[in-house]
Amino acid sequence: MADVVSQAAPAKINLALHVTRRREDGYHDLESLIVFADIGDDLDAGLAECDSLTIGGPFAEGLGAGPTNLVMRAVAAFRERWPEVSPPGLKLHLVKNLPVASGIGGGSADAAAALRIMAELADEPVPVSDLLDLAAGLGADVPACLLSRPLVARGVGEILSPLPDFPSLHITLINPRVPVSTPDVFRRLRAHDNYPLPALPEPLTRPVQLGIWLNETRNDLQPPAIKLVPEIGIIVDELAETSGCMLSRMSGSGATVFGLFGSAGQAHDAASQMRKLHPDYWVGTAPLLGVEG
Ligand SMILES: C[C@@](CO)(OP(=O)(O)O)[C@H](O)COP(=O)(O)OP(=O)(O)OC[C@H]1O[C@@H](n2ccc(N)nc2=O)[C@H](O)[C@@H]1O
Ligand SMILES: Nc1ncnc2c1ncn2[C@@H]1O[C@H](COP(=O)(O)OP(=O)(O)O)[C@@H](O)[C@H]1O
Repeated sequence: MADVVSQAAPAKINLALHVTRRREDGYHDLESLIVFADIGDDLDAGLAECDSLTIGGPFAEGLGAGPTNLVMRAVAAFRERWPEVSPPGLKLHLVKNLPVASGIGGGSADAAAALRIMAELADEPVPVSDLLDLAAGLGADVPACLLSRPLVARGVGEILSPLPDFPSLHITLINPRVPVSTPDVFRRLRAHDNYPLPALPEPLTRPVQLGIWLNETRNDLQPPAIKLVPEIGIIVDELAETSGCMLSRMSGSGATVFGLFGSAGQAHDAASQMRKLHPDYWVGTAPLLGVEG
């Protein structure tokens, strides 16, 4: 085995998110087209006597490295489920590049990366379906992050339909550095029984097909999030005006807003404009990951 194994934890973006039902347990059923970008956190692991976690990177501050960190929760959950095949202790290091509580699933992506590392270092292969079940217990977005490829998620995120094809696209991400509380956004939601996602074109290979489809969709969490953080609405409008922007919308429960572009040049130009307008905001740009993950 290599001394250190690494896993990327790519940002999750909800290109469309429809809230279709309020459930008895207080959660809401969703239908969401989720994609992943080639930008995110990085998790390294080396063998050690016991599990430990250190955190570095631009968003490390204020994020605890103890047992409640999603990386440590994922490792503990894997050990509990598969004690016989789990590796000995792991010395883990997380480089936190993504803003925390920002609608792009950084914590979920970190948990998924930790599960992938545990599976890679396990003495025997563990069934993917069991790993997905374990992931669902850690958070609604963790199963999707485990796959890290374009997919439609239903239920609260545990029912996944990976897409067979997806156009090549670039994304610009803007976060006003205001964390948003997911429960607060759901609490402010007015309608709970919105119509589901329309059927996706098959095959889905051209950006224009996706653009037309996205125009018929929404993020139902965007209006309540804008009530909490008005900057979100301003960013959506500003990004929509940048050259080549196919769509600007909030991801997840916010506050990160994305712009979708056909080329890396357009995405970079939009990022530069947004940096000029808001020098204190976090701005990232990257290609989307394709169906190979
Ligand atoms: C909104 C989404 C969309 O991908 O992304 P993020 O904004 O977190 O990135 C996720 O569904 C977030 O799922 P997750 O991150 O697990 O949510 P939690 O923090 O567990 O949820 C906090 C609270 O929000 C409400 N909640 C959450 C998810 C859901 N499908 N219905 C809900 O009603 C519930 O009141 C819950 O107690
Ligand atoms: N490794 C982690 N990275 C980010 N947040 C974490 C992590 N572990 C635990 N958390 C907690 O999970 C919550 C949600 O974080 P995050 O996944 O970044 O949100 P979102 O899905 O909205 O982007 C945060 O409030 C944070 O305190």
